[in-house]
Amino acid sequence: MTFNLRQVYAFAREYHQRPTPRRIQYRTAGFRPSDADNLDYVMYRMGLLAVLRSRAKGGQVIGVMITASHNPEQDNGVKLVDPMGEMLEQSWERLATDLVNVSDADLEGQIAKISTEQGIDNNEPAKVYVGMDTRYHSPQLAKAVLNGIAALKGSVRDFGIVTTPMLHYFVTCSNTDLAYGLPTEEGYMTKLLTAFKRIRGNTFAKGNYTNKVFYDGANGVGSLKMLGFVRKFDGYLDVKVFNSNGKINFNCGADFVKTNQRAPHGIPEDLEPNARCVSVDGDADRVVYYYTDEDGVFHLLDGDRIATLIAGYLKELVEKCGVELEMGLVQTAYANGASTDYIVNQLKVPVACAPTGVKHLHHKALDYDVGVYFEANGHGTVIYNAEAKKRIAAASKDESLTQEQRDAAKLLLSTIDLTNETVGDAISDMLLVETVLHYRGWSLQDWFAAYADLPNVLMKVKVEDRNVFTTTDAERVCVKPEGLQDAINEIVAKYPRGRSFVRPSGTEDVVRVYAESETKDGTLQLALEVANVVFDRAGGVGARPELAKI
Ligand SMILES: CC(=O)N[C@H]1[C@@H](OP(=O)(O)O)O[C@H](CO)[C@@H](O)[C@@H]1O
Ligand SMILES: [Mg+2]
Repeated sequence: MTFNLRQVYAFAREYHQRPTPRRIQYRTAGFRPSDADNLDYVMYRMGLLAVLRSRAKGGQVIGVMITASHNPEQDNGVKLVDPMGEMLEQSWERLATDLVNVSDADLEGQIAKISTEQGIDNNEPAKVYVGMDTRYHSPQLAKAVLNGIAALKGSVRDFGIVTTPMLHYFVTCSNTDLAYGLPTEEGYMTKLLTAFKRIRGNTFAKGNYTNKVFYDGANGVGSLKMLGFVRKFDGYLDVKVFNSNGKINFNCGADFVKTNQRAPHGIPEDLEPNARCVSVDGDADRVVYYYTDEDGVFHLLDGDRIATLIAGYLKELVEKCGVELEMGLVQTAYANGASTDYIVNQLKVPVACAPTGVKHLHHKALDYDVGVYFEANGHGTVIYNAEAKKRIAAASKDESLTQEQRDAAKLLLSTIDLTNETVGDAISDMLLVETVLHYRGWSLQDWFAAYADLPNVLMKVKVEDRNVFTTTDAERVCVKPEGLQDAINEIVAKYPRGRSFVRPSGTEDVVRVYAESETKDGTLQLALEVANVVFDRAGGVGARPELAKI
């Protein structure tokens, strides 16, 4: 019997019409056009695609997350989550793009085509989990996703408002026979809180570490969920949540703090100098730390710092428990050069560089038994392979080892439990950072003293067509437009410890220019020179890049 696809077009025509044709593309962050208007048909079609994907994966659960992450309030977007909590497989990104760009009348044909090509039987069961962030248009868009799922007769579980990493976690739990935890909000919180409290024991403060944290929730789902955690911390952690009910990401959140290298608006008035502050982004998959010292100087501890902190801790525990494991740290080209030097020379952990976008980092991190990966903007996590987990678990019970070795193995096991391995998770990462700081008895100042960042600048240049840019070597070398890299090299050579690269953004219609060097002024100058060379040679649009605009 052939599945009847008529419902697909009927719903599309009736409720989810594609308005004026415009081509949009599924990229690193899924579909994220510049605003939420006219996204309805995209959502409907992603509901359809999620069902097809679930069937292609033998009926495993697929996730659909409605969010525009750190972008402004008027934006929205959608991305699919694969069975093990990974981002949608690359070859399906193209299928997503094709499906969203056909006319309403061609929709059924396209579904039939994908089904045939992928060997999908549309009579088979399919399961989709749906989540959304707190944007005011998300509920409406979620309805369109649900209709898409219904049109292809998939079953659905709607989680309502959740963080992106929570949805990844739910999907993974369901597809691993609950071995990873329970796919409920309660299950998620219990898993993290139990591990966190177990590790911390009875000492809330230790050395220079105090348990007070100021938490900027970016006026998004991250604040909502943290308020839930706050009620269950039982004094282990004293978290003061701010930016919990204003405009999402507006003058606050991890992206604002990282990009502007300054504290967010909305900081509570009773904030003391040097107090430990943390910001997450609009869907709570990124986190950065910072403090302002007694001279009013702002200090940022970003994803590079978090990676070094966690990697140093894990390396110590792995050595202590005596299990031989290969550990590695994955960064992108945006990682500060000083952090890379520190990891290689001080921590003595191997470093790999991957292209921007967590899926690339995640993939690279799979090469190690214990792979730590973070983007400089604060998006990352740690993954452990099955063999590593087995051996650590065995060590924790091995009577032939010393008590100290067994204890280190136990601590490592709890640390694994505290980690959301499926994807970068601001809340889990924050609890990990708190754990390591507590373990070391460190204040943020102690952590900050580990190494000194090189001054760095990130600029955007608008060009006629960013697709003319191609890069290689994990985006560190620009291949096209031809000759551009040579020009960049010449500029960089003039600046001590200089480094700069350019690449087309995957989420915005711009080319990004990164620069770092020994001095702040030099770095500004370097960034400006490179931005201008991009502007001149690659069809810059609008005003020329200027120092005042950096
Ligand atoms: C320099 C930078 O921060 N780039 C971000 C940004 O990608 P672009 O491709 O640079 O636009 O958004 C991605 C998705 O959130 C994130 O993974 C990445 O780190
Ligand atoms: Mg995000």
